[in-house]
Amino acid sequence: MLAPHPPGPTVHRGYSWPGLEKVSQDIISDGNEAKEIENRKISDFKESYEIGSEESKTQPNIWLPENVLPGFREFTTHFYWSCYGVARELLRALAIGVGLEDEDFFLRFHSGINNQLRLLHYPPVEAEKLSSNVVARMPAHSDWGTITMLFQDDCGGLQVEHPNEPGHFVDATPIKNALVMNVGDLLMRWSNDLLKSTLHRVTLPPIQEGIRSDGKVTTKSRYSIPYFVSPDEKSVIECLSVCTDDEHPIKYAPVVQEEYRRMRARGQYVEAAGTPIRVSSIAPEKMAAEKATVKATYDPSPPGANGSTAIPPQNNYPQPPTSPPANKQYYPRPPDGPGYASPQAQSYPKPPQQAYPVPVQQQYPPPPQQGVSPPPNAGTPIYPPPPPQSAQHGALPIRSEGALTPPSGAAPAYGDVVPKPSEGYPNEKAQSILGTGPTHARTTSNPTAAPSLTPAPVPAPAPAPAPAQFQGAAATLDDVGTFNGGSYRISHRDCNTIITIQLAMGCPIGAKPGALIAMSPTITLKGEYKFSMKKLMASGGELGHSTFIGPGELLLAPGMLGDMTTIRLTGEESWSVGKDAYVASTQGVVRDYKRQGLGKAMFSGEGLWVHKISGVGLLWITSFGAIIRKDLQDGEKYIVDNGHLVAWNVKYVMERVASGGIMGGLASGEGLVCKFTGPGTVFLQTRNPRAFSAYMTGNAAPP
Ligand SMILES: O=C(O)CCC(=O)C(=O)O
Ligand SMILES: [Fe+2]
Repeated sequence: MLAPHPPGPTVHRGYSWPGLEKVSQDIISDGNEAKEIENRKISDFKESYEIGSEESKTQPNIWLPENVLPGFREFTTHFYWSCYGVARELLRALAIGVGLEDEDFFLRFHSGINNQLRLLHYPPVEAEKLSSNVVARMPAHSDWGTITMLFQDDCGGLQVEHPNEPGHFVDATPIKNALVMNVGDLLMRWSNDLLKSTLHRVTLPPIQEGIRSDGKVTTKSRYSIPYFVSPDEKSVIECLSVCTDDEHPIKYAPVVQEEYRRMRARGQYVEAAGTPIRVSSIAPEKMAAEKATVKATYDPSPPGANGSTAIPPQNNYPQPPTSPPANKQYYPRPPDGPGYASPQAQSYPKPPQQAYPVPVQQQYPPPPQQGVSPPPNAGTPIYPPPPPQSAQHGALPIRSEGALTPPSGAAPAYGDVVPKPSEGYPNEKAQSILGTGPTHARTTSNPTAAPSLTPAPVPAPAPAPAPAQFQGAAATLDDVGTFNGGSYRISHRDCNTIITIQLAMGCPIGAKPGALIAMSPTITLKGEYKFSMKKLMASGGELGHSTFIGPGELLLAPGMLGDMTTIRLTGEESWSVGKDAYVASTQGVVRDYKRQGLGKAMFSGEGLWVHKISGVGLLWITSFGAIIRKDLQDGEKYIVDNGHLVAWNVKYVMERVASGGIMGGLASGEGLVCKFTGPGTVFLQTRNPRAFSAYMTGNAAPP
């Protein structure tokens, strides 16, 4: 009761006490009070706790206080994504099964964010009451998503309707270590009834145990855990072309997931095409919840709720908490690796706010290592696993767990460290999360780099910039971090930078084609080549995109001699990333290719091509030379030559500088500068590729 289900049908999260939900398959028309009262007499004798993804914006999770059930939140979140890993395999198999050539077809609609985990308990109940319908466990219904993966204990009682004999139910006898997969309504609609959504119910188990003292038979508790797999909210579900022909006309009009869900909740839906939805596919739990709200019949009152049944529970229970930040989720440990040269780091304070303790290594089996191990067993938690224990590129010293651990909810590379300016640069930010003084030489990318503990010098007019004026200028320490479904390490940051990524089963990484150095054989490579002739020509053929899908290890490197850094996107901001700077990104990061013009005077060949990057996740960018970061205060101005731009999230205008410089020529973007106005951040590179190219050309041996 510390995490109660909120009133109303819109949110399916938190704890529902016995009697809160009344599942019914009936559609009751307005005014048929008698039928409604009749239906309400049979209460569902079950309790449940519902969990969605931490990323769900529409349905925030409702958690118990951590100290009440320590580890529950972390475990269930992990379990949620483990289930998603299995769901992806099933969705792939289903795509092949229905005859789609594109086995990833369904995956594109299922980011996993819109799934739901339900922990169900049906308390012991008198067998007689169940068989005589005085109480029900769960009446017949179909599920409304794509598929449901159901884990059940050995109690029994789950039944499915015989596909060819309506009204005849057969036992879905529990099988140890097996899950039951239901087809939901949306897969039925996609497949045009090739796969039918199964009508199912929970009734009296075939075997009873326990005779009470009064001689009555009491059936034991049933525990089950359905994991409902649903398309993302905006997905349009329409009949697959492989599932319709002259003999199989399209049966269902296209429908948007979130609308379908709402219509199901109302339970009175008539499709646009004029076909009434079939009764058996009305989501009874949603419908019952809706009815309950409308009629204020959330009863009985929850146990322990001050005993007052007069006040509708809507007034009694707190609103759900607001959604926790999207990046607060399970984080596996980053890969071990070389580059931990700094012994001072041992004594460095642990990053603050470990709201999500990183799981200890022993809790989860390691993913495949160096391409020789097979993928994790089906029985192991697979999404996301921790990286391997051993160092990957040699037996260099490994630092303590604390030092390796990135701060919760933030990549070490960005957002967690604010540069401290030296004196004489008045507009820069003057804040440090560590409060260790104004000139600590931290890298942008490693929270464990050694700070200088020197006290603040007395400000003096126009002094020389301090060494730490730019973050990242000395970024030779590894950048390590985690994301949902994997972890990464950027190492060899001496211009030979590589990124090593450990991917969990089913977790995808998008990368620039050509960035691959090596990978485990368990990784699948999908070349997605979104073809657009116009964009392709204008961008010099730079639109290809590779997708690598775990499990396994992936080594990527930029094409140039330079460094790499990580940008963590929260969904709030949008970054511009120079044409050659994009290396890779996690799922959820959106990449678009745009030309930045010279004001309105944009003409062919002029301007600067950039990737517009938004969404949620990690983005890895590269530089030519070292990568340095400049943070701009509100209103602060800064001018950067286009050839040294890597990425920025700052307002800017582009201007031409007087021609005739040494770099005169026709290359795109040449002779342009960007005038930035803060607030925001600009990443710069210490070398200009065009200048380097000109230098190389000038020094090339004559043919
Ligand atoms: O308890 C069960 O096995 C059935 C659960 C179910 O069908 C549902 O929650 O939709
Ligand atoms: Fe169900």
